[in-house]
Amino acid sequence: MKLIIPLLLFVAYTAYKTYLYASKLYRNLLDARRSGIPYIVAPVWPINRLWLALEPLLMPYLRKMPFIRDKPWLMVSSGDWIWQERYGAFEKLGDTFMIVTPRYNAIYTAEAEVINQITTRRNDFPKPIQVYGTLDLYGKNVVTSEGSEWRRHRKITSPPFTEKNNHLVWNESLYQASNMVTQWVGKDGKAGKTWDNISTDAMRLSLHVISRAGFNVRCLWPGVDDDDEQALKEGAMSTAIIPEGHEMSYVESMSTMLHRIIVVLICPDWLMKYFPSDFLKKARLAYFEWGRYMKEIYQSKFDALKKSAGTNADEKLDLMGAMISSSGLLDDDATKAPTGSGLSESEILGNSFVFMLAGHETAANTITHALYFLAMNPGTQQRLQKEIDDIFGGRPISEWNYDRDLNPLFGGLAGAIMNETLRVIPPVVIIPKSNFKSGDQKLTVGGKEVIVPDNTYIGLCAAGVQRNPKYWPHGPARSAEDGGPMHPKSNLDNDLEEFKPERWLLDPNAKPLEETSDDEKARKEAEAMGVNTAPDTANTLFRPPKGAYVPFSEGYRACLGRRFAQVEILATLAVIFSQYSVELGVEDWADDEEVEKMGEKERKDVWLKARTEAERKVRDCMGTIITLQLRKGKIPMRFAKRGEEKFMFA
Ligand code: HEM
Repeated sequence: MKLIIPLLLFVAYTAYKTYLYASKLYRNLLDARRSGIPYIVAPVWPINRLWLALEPLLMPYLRKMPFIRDKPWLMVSSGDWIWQERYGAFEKLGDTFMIVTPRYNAIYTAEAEVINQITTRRNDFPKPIQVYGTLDLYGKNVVTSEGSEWRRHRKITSPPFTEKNNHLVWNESLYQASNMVTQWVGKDGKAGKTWDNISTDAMRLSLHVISRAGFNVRCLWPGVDDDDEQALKEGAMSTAIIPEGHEMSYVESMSTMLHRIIVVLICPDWLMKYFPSDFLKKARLAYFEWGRYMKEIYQSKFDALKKSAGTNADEKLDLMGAMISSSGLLDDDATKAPTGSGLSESEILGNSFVFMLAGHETAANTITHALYFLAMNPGTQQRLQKEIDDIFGGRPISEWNYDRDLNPLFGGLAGAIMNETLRVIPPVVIIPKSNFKSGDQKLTVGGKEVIVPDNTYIGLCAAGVQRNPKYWPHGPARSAEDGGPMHPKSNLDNDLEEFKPERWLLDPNAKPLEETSDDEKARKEAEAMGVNTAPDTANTLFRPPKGAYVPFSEGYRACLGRRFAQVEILATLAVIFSQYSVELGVEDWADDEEVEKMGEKERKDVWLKARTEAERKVRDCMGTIITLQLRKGKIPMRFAKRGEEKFMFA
């Protein structure tokens, strides 16, 4: 008898939940039917937190179960489906399709024309900012806002990304990349050691660059220049030094906080404070410490600018200084609250934080991925080195010059390598949009007018559209003798899964493309809102149709740091390849002594084994936690002085 009441309550609750589930699914199904967009039905919302947690455990079993394993919904229900399936999912379900679920309906698209419409209709297709809510850690910012609030942030956060700031990015990237190379090859430059953590070093480089260009704080490289007394006197930060009033060094607080960011975002403060875990405690300390450093930097910039009545040009060169100077806070009657069009102190700190977050992993991963690809493609690497020799003519790095040297890099093979790396592995594989709160929207899909029903989530699939053969020059897939297709299901009849920077190179005799603008009024309106409307790629390279190449997104909410990142990536590649080559580590198959004794054929065989393994890892072991990168295993790499390579096959 005692059990009957709880049992009845349980049954009633389950029945109620089942009713909610079924009725929502049914309503969403009706919406999908009237939309005119091809759809499939899925029993779960793929971004549901519980599902995301359980999916890695359940998926291997579901994929073996008869009646389930072949269902299309299963293919698109894993957290990383777009990366696992690539363009294969769209070949099966269409370039634009909808998933009907018991929570939202979701449209996924790999169709350039659709992406272009959505990114240019900001009010109709806003960013679902609830996805980013937790990024307000240090203050409201441009990433987590929408509507008029976003416009206010964008107007102040966009102007700091000036050409002057890009000069700073260039110079700091050259400096930091030289230190990174010294760490790899030793101070004597002999090289020869194999590294399996180059991504950690690229992250450090990227953090150091953003620290300098963002806040004018130079960071020193452990074991390379962190004993440079002059730099330390001038205020540079070293991991070894913890300034008075702090419990952690500046660099360590920045990198620990960013690398444990998921924990910091998800865990409530009390849990991090009291749970007996050093990992959580350190994450919490890093979070507070970085906040303290940022406040100190803010205050010193603010005081310097106030003293000079905003005229101190040096203080305005970095991103934070430029934001302070146009925030309105320097006005005599300003308070700490945002005035009409300005930003408050906490908003400046919030934006400084998202610059770091948005800019460090994305750029670092692109550098790492480019190095993987170049190690797998020694012929392309040799052509890049030749191009670098032509551009810099043997000048020492201290004489490299942004105004003279960047454009030839951007418009040549180096630019093509960067673009192709971002085409094959876009750090942000799905760019989220929605029509939450903006009502039903008309859209042209596949040349036909359809309706996007109110409250639909939309995923712009960079990793899909950037492999869609409709938009990209392509050739046949790699032959079986050379290793066969890169992916078992996607683009089996062409080479779009392969890294081929040459697809970007136009006939050298062709006239450069004209800079075009579809709609002058729309361009002006966008620019007034701080949107960089310049194309993503140089006019000497292939120009994909609008919406087909979106590693930095497009339209109103496109990446603010695009040029920043491009400058950093190109400068870093130029430094590395001006003197060194990068090769795959082959230690799993042969040690140095054995390789030394090998003839050409044997070396090629061992290298091919390393290449197959590296390709497998890029294909199967990458995953997204904020951005896409290698999550399982390592790709060992070694650096060799140019001319002393072991595996430099054409
Ligand atoms: C290769 C490097 C980079 C890639 C691939 C990249 C990609 C992107 C993408 C796809 C978006 C749109 C995200 C969305 O709508 O959900 C975005 C936005 C943004 N990015 Fe980047 N990014 C890179 C580097 C940087 C850097 C270096 C910075 C700053 C220093 C930066 C700052 C931002 C900001 C502030 C936004 C938000 C813009 C807005 O919402 O108005 N990014 N980025």
